[in-house]
Amino acid sequence: MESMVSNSVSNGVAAEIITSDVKEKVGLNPTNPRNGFVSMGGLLNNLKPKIVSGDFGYILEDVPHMSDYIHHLPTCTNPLQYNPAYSVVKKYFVDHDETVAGKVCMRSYSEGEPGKFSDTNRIVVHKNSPRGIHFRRAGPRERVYFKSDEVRACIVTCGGLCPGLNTVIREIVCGLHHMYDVKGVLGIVGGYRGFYSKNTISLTPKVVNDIHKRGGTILGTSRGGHDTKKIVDSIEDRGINQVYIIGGDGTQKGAAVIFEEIKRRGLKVAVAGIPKTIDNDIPVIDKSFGFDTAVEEAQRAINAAHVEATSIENGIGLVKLMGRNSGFIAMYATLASRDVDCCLIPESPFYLEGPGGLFEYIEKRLKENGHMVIVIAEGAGQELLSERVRSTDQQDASGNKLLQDAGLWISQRIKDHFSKRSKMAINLKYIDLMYMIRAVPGNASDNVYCTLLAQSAVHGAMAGYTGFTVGPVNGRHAYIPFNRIIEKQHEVVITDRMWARLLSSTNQPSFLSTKDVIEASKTENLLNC
Ligand SMILES: Nc1ncnc2c1ncn2[C@@H]1O[C@H](COP(=O)(O)OP(=O)(O)O)[C@@H](O)[C@H]1O
Ligand SMILES: O=P(O)(O)OC[C@H]1O[C@](O)(COP(=O)(O)O)[C@@H](O)[C@@H]1O
Ligand SMILES: [Mg+2]
Repeated sequence: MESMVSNSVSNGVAAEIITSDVKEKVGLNPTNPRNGFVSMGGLLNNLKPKIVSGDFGYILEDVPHMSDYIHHLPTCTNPLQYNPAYSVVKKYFVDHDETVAGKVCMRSYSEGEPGKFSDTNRIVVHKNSPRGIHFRRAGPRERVYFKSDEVRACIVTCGGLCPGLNTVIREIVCGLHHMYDVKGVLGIVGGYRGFYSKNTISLTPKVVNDIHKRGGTILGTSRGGHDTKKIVDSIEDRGINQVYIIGGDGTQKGAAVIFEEIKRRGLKVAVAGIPKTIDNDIPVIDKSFGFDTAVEEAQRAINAAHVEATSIENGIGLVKLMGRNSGFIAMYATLASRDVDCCLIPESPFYLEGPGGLFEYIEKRLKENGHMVIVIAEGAGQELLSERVRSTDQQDASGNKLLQDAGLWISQRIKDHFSKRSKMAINLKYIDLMYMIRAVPGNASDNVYCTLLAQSAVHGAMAGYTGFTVGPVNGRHAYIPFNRIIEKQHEVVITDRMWARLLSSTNQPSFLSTKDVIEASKTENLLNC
């Protein structure tokens, strides 16, 4: 590899000091005052998004770069240039000005009313729509900020299990090894607390060769135990300079504070987040890995519930699926199955008794069809449950609210209703699928997706980017600043077309009054961006 050349802004994004030279590199006209770099401090605690604005309402929400806080960092040619597999690819390296159009709302820095959300910059645009929010395109850069033998990387997995975790671990290790000739990769055991309380394991392509065929994570995981100071001390003590953090919304919040502390200490350490959530509750990205596998796995239980229900008079098959705050698994599993008569999710309030309620619908469906299948997400109906069962407000070690068992509760309520208040004898079979769908290995499409995520993370860290999460936005992989990922959860919008498709496929009542519909529409922009 050639000798390192000193280059403080060659990444094409800027340090805190932003020059017109840099503006040219991101494709902006520096003479136009509207193209100024806008400082947007204070959006999420002290995470300061790097915002670049351009013509026609173009906004780049950029990710930090190590050269933002360490000046005169040397760079060298990307070794992929000499890799026979990649060197034949036409235009393999990503240019400085390549960005990916987001599907997120513009906020206070929009040209419209300050502080207002606007949904004008989705991927489906009107003729005069502003160009809207963009993210830096993921992929290999011509110059890298680490020499191969200098890299000491670590990987950690945190939060709940998710199909594909082992694939991401495998592909980070193999990507570093095969694309960048990096040999030093450590696995941190047992989540965040593993940085300071457990041993590490050395990860080589041989060690990780078969792990994508197994469910879970070979590194183990945990909730709670995030101690920023201890974690960054451990990173410093072990001489780690690339940190790959795989986890959900909680984990990415933890990664954001680790990045802030690393930056405060002025360390040459890249922090890359890989979003993991079986619930698909992370915003901005198209979907999270493991979600497809979970939906596919849910089909087996829904089929079983359907067979049970159709084999007996007035049979009801009830399936509980994961989905703490977001009902995507339940919604997609229902849409895929076509055997489901009612899908209950946290985002769509429902009620049991009286006209338009669930009991009335069950009775009607059984009279029409002789059987029915109900899918319920674990977070559905929690407000109804807490009216009956005293809410304990208990939390898990990460601070997530512990939920009451909605599946057990609703099966009991249905049984009680039909035995006491209705003359109809029912046969209800309850299948709790919660943990079954997340302990499996990733399916084929998730495995390919995990590979792209891992490789994007590796390319980003090698190119000196830091404080970012990778993920597909409108089909193209991008580097997304942490603040965007952690500011809110992605939820099903019940006034969107997808939920309408579900309602029309199940024929279930919407359980919404006109007032509810108006309220839901009002919050649609906030939820869907
Ligand atoms: N606000 C936060 N700041 C720092 N660390 C956090 C924060 N929220 C969660 N974490 C840490 O992230 C890890 C995983 O979080 P958790 O919510 O359990 O799962 P997930 O990342 O899948 O959402 C835990 O170790 C937890 O301590
Ligand atoms: O019992 P555990 O391990 O805390 O996990 C239960 C939770 O994990 C999840 O599957 C995923 O949550 P996270 O993505 O936050 O880890 C939730 O749907 C569920 O409530
Ligand atoms: Mg979470």
